[in-house]
Amino acid sequence: MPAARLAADVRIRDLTKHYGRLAALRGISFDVAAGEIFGLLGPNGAGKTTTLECLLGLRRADAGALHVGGIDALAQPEDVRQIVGAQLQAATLQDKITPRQALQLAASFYAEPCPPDELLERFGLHAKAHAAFDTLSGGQKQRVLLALAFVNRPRLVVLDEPTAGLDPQSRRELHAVIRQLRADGCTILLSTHQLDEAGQLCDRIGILHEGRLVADAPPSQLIAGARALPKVVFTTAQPLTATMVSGLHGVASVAAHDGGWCADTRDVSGTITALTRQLERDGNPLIGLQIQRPTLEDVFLELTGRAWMPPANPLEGGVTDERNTP
Ligand SMILES: Nc1ncnc2c1ncn2[C@@H]1O[C@H](COP(=O)(O)OP(=O)(O)OP(=O)(O)O)[C@@H](O)[C@H]1O
Repeated sequence: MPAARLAADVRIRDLTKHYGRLAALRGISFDVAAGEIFGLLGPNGAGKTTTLECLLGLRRADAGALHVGGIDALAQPEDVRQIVGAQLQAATLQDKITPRQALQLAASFYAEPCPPDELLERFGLHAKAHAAFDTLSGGQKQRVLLALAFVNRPRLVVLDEPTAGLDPQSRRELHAVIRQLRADGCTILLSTHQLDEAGQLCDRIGILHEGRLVADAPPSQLIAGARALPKVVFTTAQPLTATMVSGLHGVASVAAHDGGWCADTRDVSGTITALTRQLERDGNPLIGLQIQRPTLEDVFLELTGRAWMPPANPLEGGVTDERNTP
């Protein structure tokens, strides 16, 4: 691979977008640092795809500012396209085209493309270089689409739900590829519905909710800021009463759980110490013990006040599709 171009940063300010009367983006602002994997997270209809498509110049924003590597993406979309690669939702290729043919075709559009052989190697597709697209597995198809996003040696890659529909093994493989791309000096901006994926893969997460950015921080910081308490989940040889469990040091609330108890606690080690002492005194052996820390799911529920929801009727308000031609 020739020397990578410098990773590009992204700066988004007060981005607003309506579809008719529907406000899809209500003034969102965030930065993606050069060389970072940034994940946009949110339920259906939150505005993830709209954000990415505005950035790529596929949709016209109503207001706001967008810069990629210092280039004004609203004023100079053509210049931004030169340094950005993208894999959009539900992208696909002709059934009979092979990975090599698809990469050669894409390369013909650029002055200094990445050679197809290098991309086949990098994305683990050499063995399938001459196979028809419709004979590839889901994970292999995703890798071809990802490879296509790298033909123009991008400084930023935009991926809309890159692992949607993949099995866990293919998802893990794709995560490894994306991490390698970051190591090679590329900025990655992706959207996902998967909380676990966002937590494992992303350096920073932005949570979108009804067109607003309600959080923007590294996953560990989001989790550390969760209001939800850690849980001590345990089972014992002889049953315990709710009153006894509630009385343990640090316990804020209890619930029956799988033949045992789940205790929300303000002091995990204090609760466990008190529990084990009590059980020793009673001659009641502990059978199972688990500590559950707050998760991104807790954070999401706290920030949005609701669980993942399907999108509201997108056509409410007589909206129209005004997508620009790419
Ligand atoms: N072309 C369009 N015409 C009208 N409304 C649209 C159009 N595209 C998106 N919307 C609406 O704008 C809102 C934001 O949609 P968007 O696709 O950006 O959300 P998303 O977070 O990517 O959702 P998903 O996770 O389901 O892909 C939704 O209410 C959606 O129904």
